[in-house]
Amino acid sequence: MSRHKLVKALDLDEELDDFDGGAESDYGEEIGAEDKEQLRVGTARVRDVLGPGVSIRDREIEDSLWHYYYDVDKTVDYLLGQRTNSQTPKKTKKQRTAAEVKQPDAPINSTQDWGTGDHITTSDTFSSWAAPFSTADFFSDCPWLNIPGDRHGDILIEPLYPRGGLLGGSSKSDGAPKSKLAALAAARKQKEIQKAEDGQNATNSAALLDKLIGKPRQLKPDGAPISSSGTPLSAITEQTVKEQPRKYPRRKSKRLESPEDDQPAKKTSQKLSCSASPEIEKPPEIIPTAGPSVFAQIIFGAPAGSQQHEVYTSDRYMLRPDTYTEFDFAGPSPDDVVTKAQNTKGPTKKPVKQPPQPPSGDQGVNAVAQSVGNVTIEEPLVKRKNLDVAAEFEKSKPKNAANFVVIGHVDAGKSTLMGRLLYDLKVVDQRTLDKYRKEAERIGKASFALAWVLDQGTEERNRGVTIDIAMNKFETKTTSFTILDAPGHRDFIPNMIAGASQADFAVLVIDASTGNFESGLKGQTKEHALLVRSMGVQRIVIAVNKLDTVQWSRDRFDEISQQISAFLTSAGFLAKNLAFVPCAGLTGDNIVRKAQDPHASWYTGAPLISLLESSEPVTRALEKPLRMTVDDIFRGGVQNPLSVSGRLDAGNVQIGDTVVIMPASQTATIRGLEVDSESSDWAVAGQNVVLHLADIEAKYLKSGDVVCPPSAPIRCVTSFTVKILAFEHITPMHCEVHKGRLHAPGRVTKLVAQLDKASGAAVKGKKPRLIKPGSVAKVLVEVDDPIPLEQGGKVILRAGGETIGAGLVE
Ligand SMILES: Nc1nc2c(ncn2[C@@H]2O[C@H](COP(=O)(O)OP(=O)(O)OP(=O)(O)O)[C@@H](O)[C@H]2O)c(=O)[nH]1
Repeated sequence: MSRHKLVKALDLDEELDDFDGGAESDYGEEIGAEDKEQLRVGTARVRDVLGPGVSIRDREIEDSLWHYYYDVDKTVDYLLGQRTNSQTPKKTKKQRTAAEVKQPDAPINSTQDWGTGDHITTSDTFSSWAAPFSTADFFSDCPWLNIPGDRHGDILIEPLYPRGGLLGGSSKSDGAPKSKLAALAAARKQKEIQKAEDGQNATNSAALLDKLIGKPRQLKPDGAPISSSGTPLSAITEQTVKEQPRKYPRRKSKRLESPEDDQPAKKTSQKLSCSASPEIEKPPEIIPTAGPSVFAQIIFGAPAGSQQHEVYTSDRYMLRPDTYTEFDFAGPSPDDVVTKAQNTKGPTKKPVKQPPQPPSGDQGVNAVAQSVGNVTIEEPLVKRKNLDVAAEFEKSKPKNAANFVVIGHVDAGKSTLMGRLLYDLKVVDQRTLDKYRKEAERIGKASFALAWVLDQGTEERNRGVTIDIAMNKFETKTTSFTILDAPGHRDFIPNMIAGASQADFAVLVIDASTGNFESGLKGQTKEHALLVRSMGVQRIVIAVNKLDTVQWSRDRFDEISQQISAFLTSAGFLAKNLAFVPCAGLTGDNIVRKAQDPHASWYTGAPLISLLESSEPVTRALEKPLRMTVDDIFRGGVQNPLSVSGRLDAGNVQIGDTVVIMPASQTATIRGLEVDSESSDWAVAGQNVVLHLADIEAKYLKSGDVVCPPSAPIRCVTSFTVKILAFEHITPMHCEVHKGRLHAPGRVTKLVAQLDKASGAAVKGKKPRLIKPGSVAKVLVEVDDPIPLEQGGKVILRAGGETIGAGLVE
């Protein structure tokens, strides 16, 4: 059996396990003549002491002598102990007393387990070395080692799984025959466990400490003393370990100095971390089994003495010295070269200069800090052209422009109607509509394909419900229209209010199908109509929709028209401002073209588009100070990082203007401007614009803010009087104040007066304690935070998810 082994961290136990009986033969071969002689003499002396009555084989005596470095007394004591214990039943671990387990510093007594699994019985005869011994006594001059038992760390940690021997063999615990040495090793293992339990860590610490301070505790095989801590770790790792003849009798007759080392088990079972065993204390040498990896060679360089990259020539590696060139890290990376070339003006063939080497260390950090500090971000200068905007507007001969809000009960067909309008006007092409049809079919909502022209949100499409205002534009010969398609569902009334606040007139869509008209009337048909009226909308076009579902029944149309007309006039609309059209958005009848269904022949009036066009031109408040209610805020690109959109309610604006945002009172510069999605130098009241802002941070902007000129900013108030049309009973109560996109918590604090509907004069008598639905009243409202409001401003009051009233600020 070859005893040549690669050793990294020696564990004699494991190694011995591998012998499996081989020790007998090896023993004779490998011990020297001197050892043989000592064994022979020692055996004779042990036999003398034991006397003829004790039957022990020579080999057992020799083994013990070896372990005790030919110390006859200890050998005798050990052998006697073994014999005694072989005759008395062994104590199991469970039978051991707590005192035995918990007192690591207790003197070694007659029942101390010595790692062999046996108990040693001391006698006076052999008490010369086995006298009661205390580790505490031994380390009395090392007070720092007196660590309380409960604070001892686990230095010896049992491996999770049984480890194999040095040559891959595993410990034999299966009861297979073992050599004596293997059995001894197993016993030592057992003792090691026991030792850990007994809290012998203090002694291990002592051994470790000695190792650290370099106390010579063992001998080299040749007898020369070595320091346990003499070799630095780096040296250890760099050492090339030669294959050592792992001779069994490698220790000469020199004794270990520590009394604990007298115990056979301890000498061989200590682990590297706390071992006092000589073979472990010697820094292990490592034989490199393979050359460094390609990566390692690139990072650390080739090993000394080897030709650089030589190792790459192995077939195992992809890289070969003749297939690559060494990269110079001092120079620029390929990316740097390309970037530099791109940034360099002039012919691209110009050799690229090496960038200056960055300074190193603190110097480099300081230089970077300095250069960062020197960076200044310059806002591009915005030049104001000082245009006469009103004159420019006149010159442009603009088309009539109108915003209309599409209102009505949920599922009345508002989006479908507008989708059809845009499709028939060729604003939406066939391809897009086909795509919508396919996608809608795929999710089982084929009938909503036209609605998808306006309902662009994923949730809107999946649910088939409009959630927020959808804006779309189209033009006829005379007018430029903006559609504000409002959600019909009662949950989204605030969004509907936001749309209504920008509208010049409204299109009220009514579902004519049986039952739906009636339910719509009780639902949002009336609420929407009232809301737009209180927002100042005077004209309303009523599209009696889905007439295809009632075979274009004229009676149905007339019935609906009469009921709606009566309601709207009672709500304050003038009869002349009401226009009715029978239609079917789904089929396109009477939308842009006349109805093709023969059942609809009774209708000789104009289609919807004509009614829209006949709305009166919007009067623009051009001469008033600029007012634009912010509808949306968004971050654009590099050129226009911050923009707001909305409709100009009054005044005009041009590039280079300084404006003030209320209520934040922050100024900003208009660096760019878009009207109906096209760049422009100016904009006037009535136009839907996007203002690109400079010199302001996004945190000062929110929906509902008002853009004003610094010379005439809008007032921000916390209390105001409003002339209100009551939708529900109103008392002094908490409510939410809506103004376009803005909504703020507030409360009705006072019912000032009940007003006459026709004249608007206060009804004489007692102050009202309650405002009934349908009544008009003047109420005082307060809000927590200031909101931008001025006379004529339109506000809606809502409470508990219901609109309780709407009106104009006095
Ligand atoms: N038969 C028939 N169905 C229609 C007509 N117009 C719309 N619909 C259907 O009515 C359903 C609702 O249409 P939408 O356009 O989404 O209704 P809406 O009023 O926009 O709905 P919300 O915005 O969510 O309140 C869809 O299934 C449409 O196909 C029509 O003229 N005839």
